[in-house]
Amino acid sequence: MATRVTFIGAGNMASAIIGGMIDSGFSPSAITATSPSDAFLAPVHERYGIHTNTDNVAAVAQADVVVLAVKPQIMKEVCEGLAGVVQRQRPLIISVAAGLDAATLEAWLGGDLPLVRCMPNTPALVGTGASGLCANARVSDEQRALATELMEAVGLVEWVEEEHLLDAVTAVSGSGPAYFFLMFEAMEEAGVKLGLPADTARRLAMQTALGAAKMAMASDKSPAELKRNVMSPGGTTERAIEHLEAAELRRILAEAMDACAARAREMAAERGGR
Ligand SMILES: NC(=O)C1=CN([C@@H]2O[C@H](COP(=O)(O)OP(=O)(O)OC[C@H]3O[C@@H](n4cnc5c(N)ncnc54)[C@H](O)[C@@H]3O)[C@@H](O)[C@H]2O)C=CC1
Ligand SMILES: O=C(O)[C@@H]1CCC=N1
Repeated sequence: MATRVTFIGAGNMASAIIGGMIDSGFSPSAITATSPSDAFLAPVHERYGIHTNTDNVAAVAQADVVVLAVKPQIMKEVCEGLAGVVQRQRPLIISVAAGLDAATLEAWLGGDLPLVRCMPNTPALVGTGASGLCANARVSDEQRALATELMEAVGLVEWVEEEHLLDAVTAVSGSGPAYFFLMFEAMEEAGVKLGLPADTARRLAMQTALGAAKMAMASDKSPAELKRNVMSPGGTTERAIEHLEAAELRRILAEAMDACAARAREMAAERGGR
């Protein structure tokens, strides 16, 4: 029988994963999503043909995998409401919530459960996400493979063996899309100062980022070597890169990512973990 997957929450992240799963061949009839209000459920039901339910407990009663996809602020209440049914059913739990550690979630759910923590990112919405995953000791190899399959439906999956490394994943890819969006804003503004129409500068900046990422992924050369290939000696790129290095872009990025990881640790502490 097909693996039955229940999503607690039917918002952005749940919809992205559900859409990816269906595109990669999962049967909609094996997927259920929940939300307290039918208004949230109607769009996912209509779009994907999955089951929906306003009752979390009923939706989990037959599940092999439960994906926790509600906001971190309401996770405690949601998990405590599910503790009875998950202790009976013992599904694999996958949490995509930021800043909530595995032990805290497991305790809210009554303890002793296989649990995978996942840090996704919003490009999952367009099937090009990047997720970091970490399993607790109770997750079997089969369950690991299942978690990989689900998250690969919306992009790249990287496992880390120590949970604190998910803070580093947050700093690289969880929050990372925002760094590139900032670059797009800045490149557009600078392009306009150089005389380009804003939408032209924006399109050129975005296509350049897409091209650079595709090229780097397809190449066996390092980013440093690819960068050197663009920099003709005495040319234009060399001048721009000299400016970025002199302004210590590398140090600025390292400090920003340190601050990001530190905030992830603080959030976990605020919410009852670590
Ligand atoms: N790394 C990242 O960039 C991202 C991480 N996340 C994580 O994913 C999780 C979900 O975020 P979004 O999808 O953006 O939120 P969202 O607000 O779009 O969706 C939350 C869903 O939960 C439902 N909900 C509310 N109370 C509920 C309850 N008691 N029982 C069941 N469902 C309930 C809402 O109706 C809604 O469908 C969060 O924990 C967030 O930390 C989400 C987006 C990006
Ligand atoms: O900014 C945040 O807290 C969440 C976690 C990673 C991306 N968004």
